[in-house]
Amino acid sequence: MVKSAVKVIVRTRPTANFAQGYLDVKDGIRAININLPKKNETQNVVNNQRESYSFKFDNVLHNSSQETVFEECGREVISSFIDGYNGTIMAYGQTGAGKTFTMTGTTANYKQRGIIPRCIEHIFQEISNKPEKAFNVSVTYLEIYNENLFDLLNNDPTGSDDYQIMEDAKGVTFVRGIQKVATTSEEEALSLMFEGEANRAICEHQMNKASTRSHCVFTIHLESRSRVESNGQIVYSKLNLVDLAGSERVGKTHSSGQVLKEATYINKSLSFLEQVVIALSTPSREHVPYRQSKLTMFLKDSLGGNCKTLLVANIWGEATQLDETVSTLKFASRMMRVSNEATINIHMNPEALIKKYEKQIVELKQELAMHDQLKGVNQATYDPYTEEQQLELRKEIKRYVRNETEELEIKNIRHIKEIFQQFKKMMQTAELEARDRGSQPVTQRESKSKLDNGALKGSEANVSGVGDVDDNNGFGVGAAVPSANYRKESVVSQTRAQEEPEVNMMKIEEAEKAPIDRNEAYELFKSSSGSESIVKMKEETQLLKDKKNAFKVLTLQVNEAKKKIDSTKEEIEAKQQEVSGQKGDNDIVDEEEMLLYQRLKEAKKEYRDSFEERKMAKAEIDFVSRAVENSRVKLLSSFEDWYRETYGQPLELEQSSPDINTKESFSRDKDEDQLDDGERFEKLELERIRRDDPESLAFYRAKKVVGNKTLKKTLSQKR
Ligand SMILES: Nc1ncnc2c1ncn2[C@@H]1O[C@H](COP(=O)(O)OP(=O)(O)OP(=O)(O)O)[C@@H](O)[C@H]1O
Repeated sequence: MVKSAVKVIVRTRPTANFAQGYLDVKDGIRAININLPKKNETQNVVNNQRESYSFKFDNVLHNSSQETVFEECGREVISSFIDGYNGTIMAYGQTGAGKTFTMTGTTANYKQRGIIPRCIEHIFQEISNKPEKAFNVSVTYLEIYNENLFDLLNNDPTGSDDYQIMEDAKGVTFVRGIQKVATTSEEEALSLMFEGEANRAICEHQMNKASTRSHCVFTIHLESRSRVESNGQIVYSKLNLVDLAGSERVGKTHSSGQVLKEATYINKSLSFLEQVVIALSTPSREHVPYRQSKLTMFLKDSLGGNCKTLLVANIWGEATQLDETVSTLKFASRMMRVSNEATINIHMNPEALIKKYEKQIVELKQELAMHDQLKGVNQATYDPYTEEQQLELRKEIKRYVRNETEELEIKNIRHIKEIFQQFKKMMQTAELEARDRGSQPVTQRESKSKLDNGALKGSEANVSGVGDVDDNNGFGVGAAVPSANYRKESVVSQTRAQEEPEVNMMKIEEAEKAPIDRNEAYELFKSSSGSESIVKMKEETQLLKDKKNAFKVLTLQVNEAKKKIDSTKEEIEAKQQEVSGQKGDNDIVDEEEMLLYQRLKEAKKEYRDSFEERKMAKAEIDFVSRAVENSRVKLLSSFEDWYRETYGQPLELEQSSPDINTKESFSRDKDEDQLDDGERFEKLELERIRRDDPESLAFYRAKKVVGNKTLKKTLSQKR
C-alpha cells in the first residue's frame, strides 16, 4: 500500500508587472511569502487584517515551462496510474491565472501543449513498453456548468437530464449516459481531446456561457491484464484531469443576472470541494459531504482513499491580484492536509471467476451431501438426470396424465425441476409434430390408405385428436394416421417454393463447411449484404474525385491570377521606366497606366477570391477523404463480421484487407505524381515533422482530424 498526501504545486503565470516587494516566491525552498499592503492605513482605522502570510508547498514553479510542469506534476501520477492506482490532477486558481494553459495548453502549438496531451503521449509510450500486459484505454470528457452535466464527446453537447453521476458496488464513480470512447493510439486520444475542446467552444457559444465558468474533467480509463500469467486479474484505474472553474469570489465581481448565478454555483461547488477536503483531512471525520455538488460527487473516488491526487494552484503574481492569490494559496495549503491511502483496483476476470465458483459449488455439494446424510436423506444428489432417469420420469408423467396413477411422487426440488423439464420437452415435441402434420401434402397413397381405414369421414377428416397420448413420443397429435408421418420420397408434387429453401440450405451448409478464398468471399459479400456500403463508398469516392477536380481547376485559376498580377506589374514597371525617360512629365499617370493599375487591382482580387475558394475546397477534400477512409474501415469490418457469420470462423489476419483497397481502386499511399498540390504540401509537411520533431506527429494528425470534423459541423450549420 502506498501512502501519500495530496501533492500541491504552485505555478505562477509569467507577468511583466510582478508584485515585487509584496510577493516573494522562493522556488528553491518551495515557499511563498506575501506581505499585503495595509488597507485601512490611510483612514486611521485599526487594521486587524493579517498582513503577511507564509506558505510552504510540495513545489513552487515560478515562470516554468510546460515541460517542467509536466515533469513535476504528470510523471509520477502516470506511472502509478499505469500500475493500477487512480490519479487526479486538478488545476485551481482565479480566472486568467493559467489553469487551461496548464491542463490543455495552447492547442495550436505543440511545444506549448499542456498536461492532458502530455499525459496521453506518456501513457501510450508506457503501454508500448510493457508487452507483457494487454491494455484497454478509453476516454470520457465531462463538463459541469451550473450543476448541469455536459458530454463534451457528444457532437451535440447541449446537456441532457439523462446524465447522472452514479457509484458502482465497488465505490467507483461514473456518469451514466455519457460516452466512454475506446482509443488504441495517442492520435485517437488526442483527437478526442481536440474534439472535446471544439465541442466546448460550440456549446459555449450556443449557451452563451464562458468556459471559465465551468469545471471540465478529461478522464482516461485504463484496464490491464497480464499476457503471461493466467491469474485472471484485471486491473482498473482512471486518471481525472480537471480544469476547475475560476475561483474568484462573487463579491469582487459585483455581478448580477446570469453571471451572478454562475458565480454562485462555482463558489458553492468549490466551497463543497473544500469542505470535502477538510473532512478528509480530519482523522475523526464521520461524514464527508460528497453529495453536496456534482463536482464532489464525481471526484468522490479521486479525492480521498483510492487515489493519487495532485493540485496545481495557479497564481497570477500581479499586485492587483494579491487578494485572489492569498485566497488560492490558502485553499492549496488546506488541500495539503488530505491524506490518501492509494490501493490498486483489482477485479477478477469472468473466466477466473467461473473457476472460483466451480470450486465453491463442489465444496457446497459436499457440504449438502453431509447435511443430507446427517438428516438421513441418503439418496440426495445434485447431478443432472441421466438418460435412463429421464425416460423413467417421462413414463411416470404419462401414467399420471392418463390417470393411471393418482399423483406424482415429489422427492425434492431437483425432482420437481426435472418433471417440469420433461413436461416441457414432451409439449414441444407434440407441438412440432402437430405443425408438421398441418404442412404435409397428402399423397394419393396416404389418402387412399386413410379412406381404406375409414379415417376420413366427412368433417372428421379435419379432426386430428390433438392431446391424445402417443406411446412412442409422449404427447401425440392424435392417432398416428399414415399421412402424419412425413416421408420425402412419397410426396407426389411439391411446389417450387417448397423446394428452394432446401437447395439454399444445402448451399449454406456447404459454404459453412468450406470457407472460400477471400476474394471470392468478398465478391459474394459485395453482391449481398455489402452492396449498400459499396454503393455509398463509390458515391463518396466519386465525390472526392469531383472535389479534387474542382480543386485542380481552382489551382489553375490561382496560378492564372498570379501570372496576370506578375505580367501586369511588369507592364507597369516598363511603363514607368518609359515615362521616367520622358523629361518633365514624371508625376502624371496617363490613361494607359491607369488601366494597368485597374487591371492589377482586378487580378489581385481574382487571386484572393480563388485562393480563398481553393482553401475551402482543400478543407472539403480533407473531410471527404476522411469519410471515404471511414467507409473503407466500416466496410472492412462488416466484411469481417459477415465472413465470421457465414463461415463460422474469422477471416485470417493476412487475409483481411489489402484486396479491398485494390478492388475499390483507391489507395492511401499514392505515388507522388498522383498527388494534387494540397496533398503534396501535406506530405511534405508530414515529412518535415517526421524528420524534425517525430514525437509531435500524433498531435498534428489528431488536430487535423478534429479540424475536419469541426469544418463538417460548420458546413452543415451553413447549409
Ligand atoms: N505559464 C504561462 N505561460 C505563458 N502564458 C500563459 C501562462 N499561463 C497563462 N498564460 C496565458 O494567459 C492567458 C490566460 O490563461 P488561461 O486561459 O489558461 O487562464 P485560466 O486560468 O484557464 O482562465 P479561465 O478561468 O478563464 O479559463 C492565456 O492567454 C494563456 O495563454
